[in-house]
Amino acid sequence: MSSPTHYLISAPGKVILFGEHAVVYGKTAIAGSLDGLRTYILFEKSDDGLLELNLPKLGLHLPLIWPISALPYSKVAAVSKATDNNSSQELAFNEELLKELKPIVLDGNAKNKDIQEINELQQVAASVFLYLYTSLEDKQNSWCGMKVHVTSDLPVGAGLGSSASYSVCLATGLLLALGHIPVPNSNEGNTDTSFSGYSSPMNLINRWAFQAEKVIHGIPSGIDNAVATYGGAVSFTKGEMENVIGFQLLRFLLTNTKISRDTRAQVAKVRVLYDKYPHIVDPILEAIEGMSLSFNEIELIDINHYLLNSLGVGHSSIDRVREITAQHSLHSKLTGAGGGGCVLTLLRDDITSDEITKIKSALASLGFESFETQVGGNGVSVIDSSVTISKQEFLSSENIQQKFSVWKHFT
Ligand SMILES: Nc1ncnc2c1ncn2[C@@H]1O[C@H](COP(=O)(O)OP(=O)(O)OP(=O)(O)O)[C@@H](O)[C@H]1O
Ligand SMILES: C[C@@](O)(CCO)CC(=O)[O-]
Ligand SMILES: [Mg+2]
Repeated sequence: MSSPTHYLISAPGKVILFGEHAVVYGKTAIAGSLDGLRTYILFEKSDDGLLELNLPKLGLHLPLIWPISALPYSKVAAVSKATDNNSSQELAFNEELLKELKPIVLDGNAKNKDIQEINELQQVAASVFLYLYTSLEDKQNSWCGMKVHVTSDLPVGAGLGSSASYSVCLATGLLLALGHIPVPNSNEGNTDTSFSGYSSPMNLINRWAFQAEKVIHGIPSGIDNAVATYGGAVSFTKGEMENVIGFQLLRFLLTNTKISRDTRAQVAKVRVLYDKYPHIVDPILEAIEGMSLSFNEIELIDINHYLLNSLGVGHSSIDRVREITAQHSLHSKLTGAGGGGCVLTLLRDDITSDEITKIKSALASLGFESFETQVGGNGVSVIDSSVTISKQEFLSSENIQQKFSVWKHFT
């Protein structure tokens, strides 16, 4: 069989019901995948020795291009090839490599710099790609070049795990294209959260996506990449996951305040508070964990929100959303890192569609965008070269997940 010439990967966003921030300190959190809101990456093989990355969602209308030969491989060799794939151990994070990559993105390739200025957000997205590529390159099995196209249903930097779904797609496509994992052959859904062996493809994807999240967030808990990899609805504690029954049945309204923020800064803010007042902040994190452990008590949503506010990650726009939904006796809280971004509102079973329409239009009149959703469903999904996918078709498709009905899942 001829070797694959392209892969299309998709991975979902996520929503956290209880436990954001506390989960960074080893406490339990509850989260579910957003099956209908996904990131998609098309990897196309090329033979020109170049890496091309297209990030239109981040406002880059021209590709970023690097010669593969310019990548700082010596930094990878110094730390180890980092492909100890049969171990449960966390992969060592290669700070040296990351330091080398930043100048490459900014001025290592005159071609990139001449064409367009690169902002911090775009630089981070490019660094993640180069970090994974350089770490995973395997001269024996790798393609001799690739063109990578990224698109997403998810708002970037709004608390719905856009970074994790980007990280999971990148890790999956690169592990496949660089010869580390085989193409899955199952068409069954993959919401299996039982870690099925440390050398399983899903485990490898999750561990490399965690490295990518470290490039983006600093010190992530790993919950977002785990949900984007495995899908489903889970409780997560220090890397261990269990399915949560009942969470998938709940209906939510998600409201994007459109106040941009980044997770790294929000997590760092809580860290400063924690380091200064550990005896005060630790009990707050414990209380948040208490809610994750009794997550069926839905009115705890308000208390969770107040506790997150006390950690300094609230925003006046989130309070506005809470006021409007409270007028209809609904409970809301920030979701994800906070500081703006999205608000999660639990919809009662008895709420009518008329009432939901009224709430949505009240929110829209303040410039907020809201939509109904449920959690659970597939994690990472793959289409290989047995299906013809043109770049144009990929980039112009509105609903890629539905357009291609041949997604395969790792088991
Ligand atoms: N479609 C995308 N294309 C390229 N990079 C992306 C994309 N989506 C996210 N990213 C990367 O992720 C970063 C945003 O991640 P951040 O963690 O701040 O927000 P989030 O993941 O949306 O929210 P949260 O972590 O609270 O769920 C961007 O700066 C970019 O580097
Ligand atoms: C704020 C945080 O708890 C969730 C971000 O979606 C950060 C993390 O868990 O890495
Ligand atoms: Mg993120």
